[in-house]
Amino acid sequence: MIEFDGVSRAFNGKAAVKDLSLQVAKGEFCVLLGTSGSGKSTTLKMINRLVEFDSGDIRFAGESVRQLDARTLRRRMGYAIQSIGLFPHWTVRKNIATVPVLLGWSRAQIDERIAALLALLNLDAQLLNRYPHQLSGGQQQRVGVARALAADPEVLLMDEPFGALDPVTRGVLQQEMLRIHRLSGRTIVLVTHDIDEALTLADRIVLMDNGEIVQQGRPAELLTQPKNDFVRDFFGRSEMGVRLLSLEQVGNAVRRGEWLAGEPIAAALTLRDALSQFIARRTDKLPVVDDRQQPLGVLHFGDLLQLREGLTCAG
Ligand SMILES: Nc1ncnc2c1ncn2[C@@H]1O[C@H](COP(=O)(O)OP(=O)(O)OP(=O)(O)O)[C@@H](O)[C@H]1O
Repeated sequence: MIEFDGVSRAFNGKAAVKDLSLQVAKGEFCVLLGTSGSGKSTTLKMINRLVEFDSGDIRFAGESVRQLDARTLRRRMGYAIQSIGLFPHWTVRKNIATVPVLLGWSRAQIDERIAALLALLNLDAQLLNRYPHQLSGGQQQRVGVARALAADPEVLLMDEPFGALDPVTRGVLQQEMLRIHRLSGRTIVLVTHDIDEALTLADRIVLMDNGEIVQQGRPAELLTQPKNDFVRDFFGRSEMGVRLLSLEQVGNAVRRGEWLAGEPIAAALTLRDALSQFIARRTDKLPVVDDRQQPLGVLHFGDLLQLREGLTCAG
């Protein structure tokens, strides 16, 4: 869907991105991860030509982005950023409708789309006539994502979209992005420097340093088969076990057919969340329910340890 072929970009003679080659498949959730200044944002912005590249080529659906009109290109790609970039003097409705209006959609089409986006992002219809400053940070970010998704773009580009949020809201929005990705199968490229966010969201992580890709692969691959010390250090040796747990859902480790009294946990939680529950409740067994709140089985603390070893070995 998106192909970088030996792409470089320098600012004032200093390379920001060096000879970068990368392929993002259709429907993939690709996360660009790296330290500050490693070139992630520049890489992202070159896709929709907010930043032009000096050499190499970037192809979108087989066509060089340089051959495409920049405005047309941007309308085909949703873009959401940390500072949200909502127009302050426009209502939420008008902000979300920006691209559909530019594309000449009818009022009825726009209203229908807005209703669908409100449902998708858990936003209250009462917010539509408010202005951005009358929303909480989390609501603003949701509106930012709704606006990026409004015209049903082929690709969604996101630059630290949840950066400014508290951990709880951030976690909720991450889960919503996963749901949107599952439902829509849309291609997403997201920039973050947050390792846990990358592990939670990515089909594939592209780890960057100093304008170059150091390693790319599935989250478990980077954790269990780090290519060099940089990758190992980046993911942090000491927290590796816990990070591995964050890749697996409770539902995959539950012993079905067993049941237990007590407050159940959801099968969709990660094993890392379950670990917190084991510790908080000082127990070694937790009842688990499915997404319809029906009993699914029991999660055993000991199974977590075995699974962790399994994941490490499998890598
Ligand atoms: N418009 C610009 N003018 C000059 N230098 C720039 C510009 N944009 C980026 N750079 C430089 O290019 C390098 C890569 O920046 P980039 O923003 O792509 O990194 P990043 O990995 O996204 O970092 P961060 O996580 O801090 O946003 C940095 O050294 C940065 O200072």
